[in-house]
Amino acid sequence: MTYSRKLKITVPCSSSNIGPGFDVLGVTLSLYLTLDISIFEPSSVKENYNTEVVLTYSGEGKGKDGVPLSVEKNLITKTALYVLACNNIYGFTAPMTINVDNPIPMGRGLGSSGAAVVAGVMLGNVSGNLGLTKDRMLDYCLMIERHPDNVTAALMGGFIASYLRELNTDDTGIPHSEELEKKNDTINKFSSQIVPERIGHYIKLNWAKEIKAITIIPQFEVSTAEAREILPNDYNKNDVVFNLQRLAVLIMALSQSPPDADLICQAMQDKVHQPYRKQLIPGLSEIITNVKPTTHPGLLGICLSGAGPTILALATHNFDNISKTVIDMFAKENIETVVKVLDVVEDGAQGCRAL
Ligand SMILES: Nc1ncnc2c1ncn2[C@@H]1O[C@H](COP(=O)(O)OP(=O)(O)OP(=O)(O)O)[C@@H](O)[C@H]1O
Ligand SMILES: N[C@@H](CCO)C(=O)O
Repeated sequence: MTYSRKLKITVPCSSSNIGPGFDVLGVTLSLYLTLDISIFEPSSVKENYNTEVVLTYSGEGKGKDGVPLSVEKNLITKTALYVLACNNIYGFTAPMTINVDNPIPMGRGLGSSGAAVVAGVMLGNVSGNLGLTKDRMLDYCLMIERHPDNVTAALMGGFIASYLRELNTDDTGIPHSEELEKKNDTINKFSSQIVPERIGHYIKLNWAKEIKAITIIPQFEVSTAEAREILPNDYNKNDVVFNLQRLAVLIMALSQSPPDADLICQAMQDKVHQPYRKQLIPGLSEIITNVKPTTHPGLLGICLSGAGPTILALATHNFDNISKTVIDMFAKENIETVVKVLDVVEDGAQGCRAL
């Protein structure tokens, strides 16, 4: 077979919530999922080429337990097939090899599933020559991952506030992969579904250039679905107001240079998700309570990254000292960790014809 074109899709990871911004705030960080794709000339006219799409993983993500390589089960290719099915294309339209390099740890709260969904939508777009804009791709992403914070940040880049408009009852879409596998739904269930338009709304916010993201990543997974299940359906009014007040202050405080550590630290407090997730993440309570700018110069604020278990520490300097304290607190719980100091990146997902 001769390949007709080579493509590279690059999607950044993201950290969402940032304390009080549950399901609202997302920030794009300098760790990338990449797909190297070779699309081959079809040898004959066939309904679909799914059996001739070879999916491999290399790099840090190589051999990740539990990542299915079947195109109907892998989150990236399943998402692509969903996008194609919604456009009356029932399968990949040519033989392909897709090599995935994914250093974004899965189930850790760094938006690995969000990055995979964005990559899948971009793969479906290019495979079906659909010509989707990024804003239209966001609609497809949000039909799959219903919290907008990770996928919007991964797609658009930067520090983002977003929301999902109300969807009416007949707006279905692939629920998150774990739910889909349980229900054994097939992609064709979504054939020719009209994906509603302008589902997501977002705004890019300013981020002070001095602020870096220290991510302290425990070596165990927390499923986002599980971490969302544990949250109450009803909230005390005072707790809601507590978060709303801090969210508004935090957005402005993170844009100001030089950053005000006391203002950011106070504004990063949360009563909507972190208190309930403490039971899933040993050490979280002690870390958030005791690691402060007053005890760690350079630190601005600390919180759970997404649904966790990763800890996000925003800081301008003194990264080693800050991360060592958190490492030691997790170690007391017999939890091993990996530390990555990342930059906030303004560019989101990129799809381009490789040279
Ligand atoms: N690169 C990938 N390739 C295939 N599947 C992936 C990939 N990344 C994530 N997934 C799927 O998503 C699951 C992890 O999603 P989950 O939302 O639970 O964690 P997360 O995205 O790391 O955390 P958060 O959503 O809090 O940032 C994995 O178990 C896997 O099924
Ligand atoms: N806002 C989502 C982010 C998941 O990455 C949650 O906290 O469940």
